[in-house]
Amino acid sequence: MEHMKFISASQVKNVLTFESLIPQMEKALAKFSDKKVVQPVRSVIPVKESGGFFGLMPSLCSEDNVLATKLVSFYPNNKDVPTHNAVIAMFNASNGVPEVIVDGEVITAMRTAAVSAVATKFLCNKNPKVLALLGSGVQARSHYQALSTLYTFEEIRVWGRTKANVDSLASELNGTACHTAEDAVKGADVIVTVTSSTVPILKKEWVKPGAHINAVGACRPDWQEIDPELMRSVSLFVDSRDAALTESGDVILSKADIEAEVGEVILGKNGGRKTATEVTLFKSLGNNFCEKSEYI
Ligand SMILES: NC(=O)C1=CN([C@@H]2O[C@H](COP(=O)(O)OP(=O)(O)OC[C@H]3O[C@@H](n4cnc5c(N)ncnc54)[C@H](O)[C@@H]3O)[C@@H](O)[C@H]2O)C=CC1
Ligand SMILES: O=C([O-])C1=[NH+]CCC1
Repeated sequence: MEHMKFISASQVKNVLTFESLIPQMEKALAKFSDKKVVQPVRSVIPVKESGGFFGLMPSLCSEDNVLATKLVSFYPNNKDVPTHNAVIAMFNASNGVPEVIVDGEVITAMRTAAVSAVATKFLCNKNPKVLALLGSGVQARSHYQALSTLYTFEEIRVWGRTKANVDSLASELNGTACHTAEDAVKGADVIVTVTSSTVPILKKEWVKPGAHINAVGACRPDWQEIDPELMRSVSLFVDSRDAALTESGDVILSKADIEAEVGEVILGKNGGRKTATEVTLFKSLGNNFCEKSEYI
């Protein structure tokens, strides 16, 4: 333990790119659905006093000699510090010796968006032109960056709760600041929900046939971002079935049927989108599996 390495957020930022991370996440999602990764559903402790949550996310991938856990806090009410903070502790899986602690803030921002990019690549209709971001925080930015690695959008629309943040993100992305979620979503090919809302913000009647949705917020069993009627009408894909059925209010409360894990689509065990007009929805809860080479 004398020589434990620490990798800071700025070091992660300097080396991690969406060009490298998106293919890594594609491999990781496939390995997870191929049962090559042990990753129990995360344990979460609510911190009632501050409206925050603390999550423990362990995983083991023996074939990559990776034994790691992410410790993540999410405090949606934070104002002057980030709402999501994390560290990742990595151990040598052969002998159990801890090797490195990595700051998890940048990884969480980028990994989540890279996973959505993989889901979009496998589920979306070809050549999406209009991107709608519902939410204007960290994940809205990183989803724009990840998805722009794969696609050239003609129009970017942003909606969120706080007008100043929406205006500043829209101008940063050369996009349109929308007054309502409906304005942002109508006619959009790809919709990303990245809010801390606990009640539905996206309605079925606003979504065009053939759209693809990445539903990224609402990671508690009693939280929702998506209208239950919409949930029941889409072809529903998840990162982890177990996580979706334990943690996702959107899945649990709507009783929507899960079609497959995205990893099963990548592995060819599920065909993904069946028609050009169906709406596909990827429900993301988060994962913590990686290849060691990314970080050491
Ligand atoms: N699935 C996954 O792997 C991950 C999911 N998340 C989730 O993604 C969501 C966004 O995360 P960040 O961008 O990091 O958080 P953030 O705090 O940077 O941004 C949250 C955004 O949600 C908006 N918001 C809050 N309450 C709202 C409401 N009632 N209606 C509409 N908008 C509302 C805020 O104004 C802000 O734009 C959170 O729910 C977070 O827990 C975050 C990391 C990983
Ligand atoms: O995977 C993750 O780090 C998180 N998912 C929801 C909140 C944080």
